[in-house]
Amino acid sequence: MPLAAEPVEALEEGGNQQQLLLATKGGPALEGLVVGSYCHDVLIRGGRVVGETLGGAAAFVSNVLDAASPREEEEQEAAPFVVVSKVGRDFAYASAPAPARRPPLLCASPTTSFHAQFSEAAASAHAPDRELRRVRACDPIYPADLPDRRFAYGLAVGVAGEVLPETLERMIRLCRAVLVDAQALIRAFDADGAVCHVSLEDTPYARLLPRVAFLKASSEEAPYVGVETARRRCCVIVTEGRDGCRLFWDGGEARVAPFPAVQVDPTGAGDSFLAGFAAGLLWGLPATDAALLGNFFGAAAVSQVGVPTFHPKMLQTCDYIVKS
Ligand SMILES: Nc1ncnc2c1ncn2[C@@H]1O[C@H](COP(=O)(O)OP(=O)(O)O)[C@@H](O)[C@H]1O
Ligand SMILES: O=P([O-])([O-])O[C@@H]1[C@@H](O)[C@H](O)[C@@H](O)[C@H](O)[C@@H]1O
Repeated sequence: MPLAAEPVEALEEGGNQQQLLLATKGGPALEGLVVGSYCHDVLIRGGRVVGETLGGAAAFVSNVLDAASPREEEEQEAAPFVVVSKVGRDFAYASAPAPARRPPLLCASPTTSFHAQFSEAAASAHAPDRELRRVRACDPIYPADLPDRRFAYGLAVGVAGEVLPETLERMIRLCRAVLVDAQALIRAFDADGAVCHVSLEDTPYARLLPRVAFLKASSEEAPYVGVETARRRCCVIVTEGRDGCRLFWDGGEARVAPFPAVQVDPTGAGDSFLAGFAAGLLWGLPATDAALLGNFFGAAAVSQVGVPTFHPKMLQTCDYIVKS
């Protein structure tokens, strides 16, 4: 049966999810399922295009899972997970590491594309520092696009509404534990493509929450998630930019401190956080320590433009978090 969330104390005592997610510790690596499309990101500052990069949570998530997941010695090349993503024939990053390792499904519609407009003003830790506009949208990901087999864990990481409610439901059926990025559930787009949010409670996803293990939202998204209601159904993680993150469960909460970073591009911080968190759980860490690994990868993401490269020295810190 799919999982309901356990409080962090329960996770630390080896509750349901931990046993399921973490059965990998010391044993064979477990296969994961990542669902969400790669996209094109255009970064704009002061009216000028300052970067064009591979985007989509699936790209950032794959990058972190490949760097941080536990796996057998002889499998150092790629961590065991499948990505279900859709792009058009115009996709410009087929040979970038993440899509090359886990190629997307090709569609007749164009690749999803976002314009990210960054404000010049120094944003506070929680204030939005970018306005996102979806300028093209690829096809949704349907339940039938998912492989017909079981997975140890799933990550629902859509960016443009591509993870349909029925697709999330199928993920929940196929995976022992599902982690969800709220941006996959509550994003709406106005006539101009500008990203806005709807209340999670008003979406068809709301009824699935009790079967989700962890729901991650940014501070900007948290009011639409309704943390007080959601924490009774699953463990909610609210990321707070340079302030780190907070975990909320039914009956308790915890704050997890950030890592220092010089931010050059905030894109992908939330995605990298979620993947780092998932990797932490796979290593057998309690949720609060897994969130520390999430903070580490979130900080690493903001320090580079686009999908970050991890140097061996950075991964030593990751090792230290995992093994100490
Ligand atoms: N300036 C920063 N310095 C250090 N860590 C950061 C910074 N910005 C983001 N992070 C890390 O990345 C995580 C996600 O960032 P956040 O901005 O909250 O999400 P999103 O990218 O979804 O808006 C944070 O919880 C934090 O761990
Ligand atoms: O920055 P973040 O919130 O973690 O995630 C981002 C999405 O919000 C955005 O829609 C997408 O274009 C980026 O590539 C990235 O996936």
